[in-house]
Amino acid sequence: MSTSLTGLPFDDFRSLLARLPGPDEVAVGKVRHRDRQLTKPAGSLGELEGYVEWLAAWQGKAPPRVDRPLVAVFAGNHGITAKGVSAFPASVTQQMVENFTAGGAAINQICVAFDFGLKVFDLALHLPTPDITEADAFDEAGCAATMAFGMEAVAGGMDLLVIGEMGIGNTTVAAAIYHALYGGTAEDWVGRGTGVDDEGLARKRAAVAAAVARIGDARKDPLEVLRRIGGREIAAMAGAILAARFEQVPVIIDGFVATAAATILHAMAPGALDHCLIGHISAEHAHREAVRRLGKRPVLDLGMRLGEGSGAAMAAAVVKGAAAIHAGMATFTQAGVAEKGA
Ligand SMILES: O=C(O)c1ccc[n+]([C@@H]2O[C@H](COP(=O)([O-])O)[C@@H](O)[C@H]2O)c1
Ligand SMILES: Cc1cc2nc[nH]c2cc1C
Repeated sequence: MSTSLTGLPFDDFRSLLARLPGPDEVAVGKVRHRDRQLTKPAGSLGELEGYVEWLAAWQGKAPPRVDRPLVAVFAGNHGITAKGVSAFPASVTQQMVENFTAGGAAINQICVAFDFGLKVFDLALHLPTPDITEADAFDEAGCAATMAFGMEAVAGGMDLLVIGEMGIGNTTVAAAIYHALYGGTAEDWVGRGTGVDDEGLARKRAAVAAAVARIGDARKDPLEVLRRIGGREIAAMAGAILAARFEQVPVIIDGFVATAAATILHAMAPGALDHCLIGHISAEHAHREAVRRLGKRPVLDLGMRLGEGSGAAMAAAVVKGAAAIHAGMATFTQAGVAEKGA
């Protein structure tokens, strides 16, 4: 967004959600028109055709382009790690950020393979959010500032945004968000994350149940759920997804944790994720149910559960391919190919 958002009051996010721009139906019509002329049987590119329409709708452009895709990885630390909820120590968040910078992580290789930009945003890693079983993650100003930071990350003219994260302990935070918003039991939403053993899983379930019980009726207000049991990278991802809508940048969301950030927006306004695809179904078991509740059909289902935007970036390669096919193919007339029934 062009203006500085720092200092945006917490409640202003509610009004932003109430005035979301809609799709560009003219651009969608142009894509459909061109698609009918391309040298292929109608419908033969299956869901790829839908991805091109989706890109056009939210870029406001036909043909849509995927020339400058960006993977944004938001990193945060979580006080809940003190409860023994992860298979890895909290220090791994910072170490993995260094690995991203050095080019050694999975996401680096995906970005090199497909020529995607990569930006890593580390959010006060030295300052974990409080243990959410005991205290709120943020005060209102802190939550708003972190969402605004995420919004400001959507600058620089990307034409597709891939949202990913890194944060030891954050599958516990994500599970608490789903449990708060969607009910059920803690068991329904908790999985093994980076690979906790059975004792770790039991600690995780207890932590999620305690965090959600602590906030009581506040669970009915999605923005309060984010403030009270969220985390820095999750608030920043919610801000980035929201800003992308206003900046005409379609978004591809990664797995279990990135989807939890998106879910906050969806719970505030059901159309808030219309400019988003869910890149893949994570192997974290509750992700499938979370995605079902968003009414989304994920691009890929590869059994991945890494995070760092990796599944969504693989999906972005599919979407980039779809855009290239649509923009580059010859028409029947151009290629001198006979049309159906001619
Ligand atoms: O995105 C997913 O579906 C996903 C599933 C399991 C683990 N992760 C990643 O693993 C980290 C959190 O796992 P944990 O066990 O520490 O809560 C964090 O860095 C996530 O990116 C991510
Ligand atoms: C090594 C490692 C890499 C990761 N990338 C995203 N989350 C991660 C968690 C761990 C533990």
